[in-house]
Amino acid sequence: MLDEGDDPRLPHRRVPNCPVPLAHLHELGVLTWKLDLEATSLLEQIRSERGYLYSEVLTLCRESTQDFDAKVQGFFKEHTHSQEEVRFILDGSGYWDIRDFDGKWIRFAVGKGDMIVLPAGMSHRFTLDAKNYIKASQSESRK
Ligand SMILES: CSCCC(=O)C(=O)O
Repeated sequence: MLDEGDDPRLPHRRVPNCPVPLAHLHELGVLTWKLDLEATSLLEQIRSERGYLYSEVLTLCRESTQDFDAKVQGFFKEHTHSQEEVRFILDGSGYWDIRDFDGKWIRFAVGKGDMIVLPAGMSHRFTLDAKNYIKASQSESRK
């Protein structure tokens, strides 16, 4: 993003664009899968292998989410979690921004069927894209 006032929901590609290979996200410690929403066996396998015992669905949608703007703004403030951030996108889309090794932001897009794990302590922020809607299952290792 160029200025503080810029709309975070726009793609914000660098000029010239600077595509990041998926392998680079993996080097930074992000885990990614593309899952078939109908075939849940791989999801179950990942959950059982990584010990994700609990999950709940988070929906961000102006019409149905309480305090929509506050939640969206909160997610876009750079933050960390003491546990992994485990998200499986059931519908909709959005962007995660994470810091590259040199501290510059890297933006990656997620959509239906994407599952991501950010390691505990990884600095990040999240924004919806121009479609303004996401539904994601978030998992944790607690019951
Ligand atoms: C759609 S998941 C929202 C982002 C999030 O959970 C977070 O950054 O902590």
